[in-house]
Amino acid sequence: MYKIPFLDLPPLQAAAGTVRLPGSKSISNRVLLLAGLAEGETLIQDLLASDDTAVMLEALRQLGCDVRQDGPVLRVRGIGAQLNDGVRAAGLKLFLGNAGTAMRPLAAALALLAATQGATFELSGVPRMHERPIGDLVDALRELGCEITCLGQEGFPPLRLGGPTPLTLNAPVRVRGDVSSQFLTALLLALPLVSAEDVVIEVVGELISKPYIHITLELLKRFGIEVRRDGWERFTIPAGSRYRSPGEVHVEGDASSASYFVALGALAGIEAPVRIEGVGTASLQGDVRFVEAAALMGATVSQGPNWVEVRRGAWPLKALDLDCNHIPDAAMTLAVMALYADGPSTLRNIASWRVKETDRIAAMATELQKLGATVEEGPDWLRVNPLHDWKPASIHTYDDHRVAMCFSLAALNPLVTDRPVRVRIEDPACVAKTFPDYFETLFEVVRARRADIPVITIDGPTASGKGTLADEVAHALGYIVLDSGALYRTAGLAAFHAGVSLDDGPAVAQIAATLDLHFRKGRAILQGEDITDLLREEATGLMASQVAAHPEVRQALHQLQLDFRRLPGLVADGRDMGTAVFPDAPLKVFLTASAQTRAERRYKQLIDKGISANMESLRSDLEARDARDKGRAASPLKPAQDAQLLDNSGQTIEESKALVLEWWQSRQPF
Ligand SMILES: Nc1ncnc2c1ncn2[C@@H]1O[C@H](COP(=O)(O)OP(=O)(O)O)[C@@H](O)[C@H]1O
Ligand SMILES: Nc1ccn([C@H]2C[C@H](O)[C@@H](COP(=O)(O)OP(=O)(O)O)O2)c(=O)n1
Repeated sequence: MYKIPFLDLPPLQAAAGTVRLPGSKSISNRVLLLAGLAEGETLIQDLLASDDTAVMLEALRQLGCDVRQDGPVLRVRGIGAQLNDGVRAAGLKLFLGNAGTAMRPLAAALALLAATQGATFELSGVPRMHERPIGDLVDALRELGCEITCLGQEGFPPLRLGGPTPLTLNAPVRVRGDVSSQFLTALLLALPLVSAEDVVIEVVGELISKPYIHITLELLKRFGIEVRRDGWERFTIPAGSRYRSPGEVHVEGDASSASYFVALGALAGIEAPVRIEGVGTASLQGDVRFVEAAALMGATVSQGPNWVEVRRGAWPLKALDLDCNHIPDAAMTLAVMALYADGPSTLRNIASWRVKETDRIAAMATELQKLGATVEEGPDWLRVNPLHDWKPASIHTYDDHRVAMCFSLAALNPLVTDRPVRVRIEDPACVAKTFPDYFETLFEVVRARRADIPVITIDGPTASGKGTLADEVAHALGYIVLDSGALYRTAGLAAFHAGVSLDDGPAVAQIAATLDLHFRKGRAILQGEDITDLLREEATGLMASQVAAHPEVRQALHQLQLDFRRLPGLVADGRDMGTAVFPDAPLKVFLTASAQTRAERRYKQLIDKGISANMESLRSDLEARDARDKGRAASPLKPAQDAQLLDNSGQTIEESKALVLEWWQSRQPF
């Protein structure tokens, strides 16, 4: 996740590849509970990993379910609706954090199990959970005969569920549906436990969030329970219903999150489609119907049960006039797609946008206008005109994940303009609400022209602080880091280990060209061996300086370094980043500090790492290395003509970082 104040997106040219969506939370916890109550083993694919699902899993384990992670699959062997002797005798205390999707259905299921099989359960959560009402569900369960005590305030968790106690199942169970649909979901999921006769649920008040009840009913069906539904007021669980594991269940991806990648395919899936795994024709979520809207705009869509492939069809996109009431969340994506259409597009019946994370109609209108678009808005509609004359814009995201995600599509502007612009997304970490790795996922499937991917180079002599500064600046901007010295160090080390003379340029170059080097979690792995610490030794630095003098070695490492220029940008440190490897970098820094300062820094660095060091020899080694790096014929150490010189002898790391970021910002159009 990019936990930074802003993320700059370079102009993007195309998209292709496969995206796996994070799983839907509500489906994940429903499936877990059903698998936990069912007979037999359920293999669950693509379960969402989140706090709420962890809580449910722990509860199932305590209930006696056998839960095992088997590679990407979670195996749950359910209790077959039977409490084991241990649980019946000792009862259970379950802590459910702040997971409403665990508290409500577990309260219902365990209340019924306690009543029929005799056990005591206590369900509690974090303080906030104890402020979230559950009274409507408790009332419905008490009406049935369940013994429930609210241990704190009446109508709120923590709850004690007791039994055995007789249940009255021949009269309809009445539950309110106008506050939360979760109470109805809880009863629907739990009542098959006691359905010796038909069990009827009647909803009091107008049921809200019907699509969520649809999800519940569909999942029940997959577990063998066919609920009869009369409108949205009356539900009957047929006599003899039993949870039966369907064997394998795929948890769908989040359908609203899919919309950004559907749009990406429609806009930029030019040579190959964008494939989205995790949603498809078998999806339960209402927002999957976004693909129909994308198709109306011209997208070419093909689908399977849990995948969608989208590529560009009509181009420009076809303007759209659509009632979006059925896809309120995903429809925000259409507002940005409309910039690429052949006429004005109107999104109607979107009044609910005004009361979401932010007033989304106002937010979309304001931010689209920043890009130069002409936009009109009404109380429940938005009209967006296509855009040809794009302006670079810094998009405010209003702590709204969807604003952040849909405006990333504005970076595809080179598809419709000869004068592409960059787009800045403010507070990109707001995507954590539903899709923490959204931007990382996006960068895997989009392409930019290499020249459009920004590079900041930081060159300078040893121990001037290049590596430190490069890491800091890259971290602030969300960019990738290239420590080019590490490549020369590795080449020197590999040659040394192979017994090759470091003076033999062609022989070292051959080794450099075929380095089996990987960087994993901040560690450098050469031929399977972790060489991270070895790389930083002064002796290795001297070897690097020696092999770096050979033009053949430099040539051998050239392409490897260019390959680090990836989205969203690069900070490269070394000796010739600005002069030879990335001569087109928009910002080049030449970092120096006095020899004495540098020797002192290196000394401290080594001592801190527990490596013994001698100031005098450090300083003379450092001067020798400077002389060789400056004096060699091939890419000698020198500032690029257009480099910003920075002597940081008297500066803190923070000060140098702030200055470089200021130089960078002064080159931005925002
Ligand atoms: N103003 C400064 N800028 C960068 N590094 C500094 C500064 N002051 C002290 N240092 C320290 O200098 C040491 C050498 O920095 P390093 O980044 O390894 O240098 P280089 O990559 O140029 O060899 C590090 O321990 C770093 O914390
Ligand atoms: N782009 C580069 C990077 C490093 N080198 C050579 C010259 C340096 O003395 C060695 C080691 O570089 P490195 O940046 O790791 O060394 P310091 O951390 O500055 O001591 O590699 C180079 O020639 N060109």
